[in-house]
Amino acid sequence: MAGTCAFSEIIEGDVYKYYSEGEWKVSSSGKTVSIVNPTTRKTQFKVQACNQEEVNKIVESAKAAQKSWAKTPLWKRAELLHKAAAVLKEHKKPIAECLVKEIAKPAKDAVTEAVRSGDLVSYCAEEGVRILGEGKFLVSDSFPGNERTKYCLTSKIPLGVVLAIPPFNYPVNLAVSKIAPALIAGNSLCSSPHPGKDMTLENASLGLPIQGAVAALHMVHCFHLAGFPKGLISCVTGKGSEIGDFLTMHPGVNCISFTGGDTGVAISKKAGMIPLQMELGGKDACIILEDADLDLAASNIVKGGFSYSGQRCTAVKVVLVMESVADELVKKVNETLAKLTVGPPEDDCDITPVVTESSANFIEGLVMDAKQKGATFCQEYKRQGNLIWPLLLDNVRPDMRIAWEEPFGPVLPVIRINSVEEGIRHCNASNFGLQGCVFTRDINKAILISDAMETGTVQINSAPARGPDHFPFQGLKDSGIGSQGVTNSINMMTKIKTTVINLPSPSYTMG
Ligand SMILES: NC(=O)c1ccc[n+]([C@@H]2O[C@H](COP(=O)([O-])OP(=O)(O)OC[C@H]3O[C@@H](n4cnc5c(N)ncnc54)[C@H](O)[C@@H]3O)[C@@H](O)[C@H]2O)c1
Repeated sequence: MAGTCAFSEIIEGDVYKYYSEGEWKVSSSGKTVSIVNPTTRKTQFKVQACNQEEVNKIVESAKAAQKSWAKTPLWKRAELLHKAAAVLKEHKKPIAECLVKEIAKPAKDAVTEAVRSGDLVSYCAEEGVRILGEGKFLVSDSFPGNERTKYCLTSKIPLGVVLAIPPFNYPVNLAVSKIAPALIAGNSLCSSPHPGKDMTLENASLGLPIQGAVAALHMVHCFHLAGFPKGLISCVTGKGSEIGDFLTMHPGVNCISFTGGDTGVAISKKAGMIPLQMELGGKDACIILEDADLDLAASNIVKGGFSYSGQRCTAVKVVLVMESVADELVKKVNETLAKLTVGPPEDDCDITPVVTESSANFIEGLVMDAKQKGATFCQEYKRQGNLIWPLLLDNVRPDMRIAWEEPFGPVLPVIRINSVEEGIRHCNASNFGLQGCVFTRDINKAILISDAMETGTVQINSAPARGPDHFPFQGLKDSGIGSQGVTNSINMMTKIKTTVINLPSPSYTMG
């Protein structure tokens, strides 16, 4: 159970502690932040409301710990990460239980997130050993006017303290996708979830959303149990108004890796001259051509649009279907939608309550706007508390908000198009550019469409997806800065250092 056995030291009374200098602590603020269960809409957990002094302490200790961590042999860093991965997988149940209670993730998916996170940490350790163990050797005579008098050696060095801020929807997986690359590359980590509103924070490269923070605290404890040095990883929780900007603008932070919504745009504007990795929102389009396998398209639209109740950055968020096949596609999607189960996450239902009441209200606003402007409701709109029944909206037009905005809920608009160009125009007019997908049996057309879509990734004949976690993952426009995926994240969390050996006279091999 959450907070018991191996995790008993992370809680005092009914309040979870924060993690600093290798210890679980109670904040001197004497204040707490409540986490509301999306299903019951009652307080489920409480976490510490840390203050700025505690953030300073964490950054200070992260700085000190990083210095010796950077001198720890790469194989030893990898060994510790493998250990953390094993502990994480061993404790998948209590972590999953938090995900069910905090973010209403269906029980089976919650376990999958914990296991996938362990796998990601191990993969990262292996990839780090491969790519950080190599550098480059350059010679000067390849550049005009130079003799072979200079040998240049390059290697990758850590950045320092990485601040990691994951979103609520994958608070464990999207935290370790920042923590593990940072650690293997020799950085320390600060993590902070939800500092704009309420937040939890981890040090040495991690930040936690308040919703999902307790799952993340459990995950951090797995790193503690694995035996990482004191101060290298920390995790603070608190109110955004108190420590949000303070943390993201902290002079001791050398890199920010953030996943979330528009908050990321604001953070980017305020952050100093440090590397940023931003994985932000999306409005992933699914373009369906006349020759598409409509059964395949329909099942992917339902899986892509409604898994975890549509609360995924890479969810299908708008369907752009050729008019000639639209009726048939809509019928097939509706048939599949009718099979989804709706209810509590504990029962492993497909559709579970969305994360907060304000999120449910926002989704409802988009639905009502579409209704007022004449969209066709394929199902009756139904809501109980935070639980919204799956809804397909047909005949959506560009003047409706839902054609452009990200509902982050189980509501999907269908726009009928008369040409592929019209679909691409709609897709490219979005301020987002995360992923997109196209369904066709003609690979030549698929490639042309993929090239034309202004998104970080295009999936051919499958719904958008972030994984497998070693694939590059990036957004264009307001969807992000930089690229994730294990290899890209490790590289992003390092910089290049060169040493040049200057010879008194040119030296040519075998010369
Ligand atoms: N592109 C991706 O990889 C990806 C993945 C998952 C989710 N998302 C996006 O995330 C959004 C949903 O997640 P969310 O509601 O948690 O997003 P959010 O932007 O509200 O919050 C993200 C994180 O930022 C923190 N935060 C909020 N204000 C902050 C501030 N002032 N300073 C520092 N941190 C602050 C939050 O605590 C949370 O940990 C959606 O837009 C979704 O598309 C993107």
